[in-house]
Amino acid sequence: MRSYAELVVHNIGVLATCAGGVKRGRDMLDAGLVEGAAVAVSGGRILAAGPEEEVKGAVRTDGRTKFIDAEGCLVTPGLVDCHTHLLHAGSREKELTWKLEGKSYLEILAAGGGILSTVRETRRAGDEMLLEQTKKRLARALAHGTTTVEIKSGYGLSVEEELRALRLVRRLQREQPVELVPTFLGAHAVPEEYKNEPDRYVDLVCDEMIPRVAREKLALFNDVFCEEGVFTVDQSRRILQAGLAHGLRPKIHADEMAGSGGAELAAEVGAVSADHLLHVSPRGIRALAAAGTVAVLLPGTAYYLASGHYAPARALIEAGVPVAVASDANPGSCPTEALQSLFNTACLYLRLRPAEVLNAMTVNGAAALGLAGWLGSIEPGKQADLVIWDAPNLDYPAYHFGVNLVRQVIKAGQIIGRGEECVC
Ligand SMILES: N=CN[C@@H](CCC(=O)O)C(=O)O
Ligand SMILES: [Zn+2]
Repeated sequence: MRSYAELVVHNIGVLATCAGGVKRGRDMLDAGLVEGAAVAVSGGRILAAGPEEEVKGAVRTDGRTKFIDAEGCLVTPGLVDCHTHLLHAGSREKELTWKLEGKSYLEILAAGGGILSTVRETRRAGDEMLLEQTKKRLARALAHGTTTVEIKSGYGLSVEEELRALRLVRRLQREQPVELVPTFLGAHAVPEEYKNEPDRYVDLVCDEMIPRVAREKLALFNDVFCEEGVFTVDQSRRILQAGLAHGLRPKIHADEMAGSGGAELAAEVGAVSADHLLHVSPRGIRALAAAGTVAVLLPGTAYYLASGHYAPARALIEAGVPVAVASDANPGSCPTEALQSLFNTACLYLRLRPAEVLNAMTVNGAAALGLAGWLGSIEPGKQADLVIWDAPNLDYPAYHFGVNLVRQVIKAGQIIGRGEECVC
């Protein structure tokens, strides 16, 4: 018997399914495009997707079935933003002027600003204020087509504050519709109280924070900012191995400001992703390919750092590394929640084709979270996360930049509403 569809999206001009699993090499150019398509949904999952007549013939509908007319527009999977720092208090607009005066990101951090100023503000903020500010950011992300968001801790930098951040992420999951994936980033910076003894802070992360995060099941991943002047490769290795010993999968901020061997370390510890990679070495690229680690590229950060340097996306793809693109939404080096707004940046500066960007922002983003079997593509059995775009084809969101092109978002089969209405 044919399955009953609770929701059918029909009259789709172009459906980009991104089907077929994690994308590497030339497969990144295949966004699974179907013209004249429909998608049927039941119980929050995709029942059928493909040419409209086939979908209609494959499912049963009745008077209770909701129909959405896509009016010939583009439909894609919901965007998966696999690298963000959305839980924090306050903002750092003052740093923009400092940057224009010639101070670098790492100089601002070394002077107690940057991440450390957000740490001071986040520690001072009450739970309700943090929740309210983060919900607003998540609502913006959703309005721009992002249906799944990884959120890192890392603005607490003490045992209690890091646990508080991750507990708040858990609460946020219950209180708003965007799906959240929590990552522990106790090693985001050395806090001021440990600035003269960074190794003691690494001990605290390894011996106290990680065991408690794991015991309370507060995070799936363990991340570290491996960078000259922040955490060394040796310190990062210790932290990632301590996480592994407690069941937390490694992620790493690697080779962002300078090449430091972060990608090689990612491969050595079997990291699920290595992120940033502006200065990854050829050896690092080969190591990532061999390890099957996803390269998460953050073109918004490269743009905002304004050094003119971008990650070598083409070399990574040619080497067979699965490439994802995320926002890195954070108050310092990339203050935007709209992954959609980086579609154009990823094309122009990472030199990716629109199909490559879409795969990088959906199924490969899901792979960077270990969720590619469940999210990031429109295939029977997968969660029904869809975006209907005010766009006639897949080239369009790559081309028309700086405005929100989302008409409607569907998360786990639920209709969220028109993008414009959700923007706070
Ligand atoms: N690089 C380190 N962490 C963030 C920036 C966080 C901040 O500046 O507050 C990043 O991924 O770019
Ligand atoms: Zn980051």
